[in-house]
Amino acid sequence: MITSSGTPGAPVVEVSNLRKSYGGRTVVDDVSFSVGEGEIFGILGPNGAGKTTTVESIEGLRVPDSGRIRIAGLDPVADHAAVTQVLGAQLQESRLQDKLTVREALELYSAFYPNPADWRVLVERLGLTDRLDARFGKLSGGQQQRLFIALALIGNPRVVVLDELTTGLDPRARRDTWEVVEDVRARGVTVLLVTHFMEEAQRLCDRIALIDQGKITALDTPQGLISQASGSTIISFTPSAPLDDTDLATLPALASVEHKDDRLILRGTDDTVTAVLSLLARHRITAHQLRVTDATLDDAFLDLTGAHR
Ligand SMILES: Nc1ncnc2c1ncn2[C@@H]1O[C@H](COP(=O)(O)OP(=O)(O)OP(=O)(O)O)[C@@H](O)[C@H]1O
Repeated sequence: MITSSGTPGAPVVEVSNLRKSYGGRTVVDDVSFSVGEGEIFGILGPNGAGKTTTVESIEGLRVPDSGRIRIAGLDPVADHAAVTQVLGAQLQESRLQDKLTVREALELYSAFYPNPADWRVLVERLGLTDRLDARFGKLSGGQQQRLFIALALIGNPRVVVLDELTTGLDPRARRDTWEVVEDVRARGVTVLLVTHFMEEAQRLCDRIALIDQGKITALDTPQGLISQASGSTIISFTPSAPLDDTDLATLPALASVEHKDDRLILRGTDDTVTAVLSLLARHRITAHQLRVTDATLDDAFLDLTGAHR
């Protein structure tokens, strides 16, 4: 959780100078970050950026070439058994057997932990109570994801890793799942969230690390990332008379100019907005349907990673 001073709580996940190569190709290159207790920390990046390699190293499923990882002070490789008691991971592609019922899966996973959570409470919160006797193979994609979240939480972990949490879910199931994640955090659990969905990251994450080609290219709050991107304010309008591009080029902090039919779309900052208004007044041009909006995390993602190249 971010405190009022903007700094996260005491670190519960610490990653320093993590490196991993496959066949001589470096896919995680000097990655460092720490995640505070109760924080929702997002890891975002284009396909192949190294996100899963990073979180699977945190889970102790991959052995880094170098670097240091600590989960609540434990080494995920050397102290693997202890780490599985504090860290819950969402099953990804390793599906459960189709014939297993929801109840059987919950009972099976409860047996892995000395002090498991009451799975009845978990399924109630996750809206799965009426599916307890359903076989895994008969659940909808959303219900399967909810079950995976329940299984990740069953050991009462301090940290939970959710990788591609809502991939394949319909918008309704996605929103329901976001509420579950917020509920998990409200109970003080630290969440590491790997996602491709900007809306999800913007809504849920306290801070986000953007990873591109194995390196962290930016690490900030969602709003901080948006402000870091060039053109964090978007100004669009239809001018009553054409505006000269050379006049536009004099605008302060202008990141880009786009003409879309008779509309002008400018990206800049608050300073650009003020300057556009005085430029229009000087030329006695009216701005029809003037809109000033903040850039989204999507815009920031494209600007701050190589995804647009
Ligand atoms: N076991 C492996 N052997 C060889 N190469 C691998 C292995 N695992 C991952 N890679 C490569 O490492 C790079 C990073 O993969 P990783 O799965 O960490 O990326 P990602 O950011 O999670 O991608 P995506 O968003 O597509 O899931 C990719 O180029 C991938 O092909």
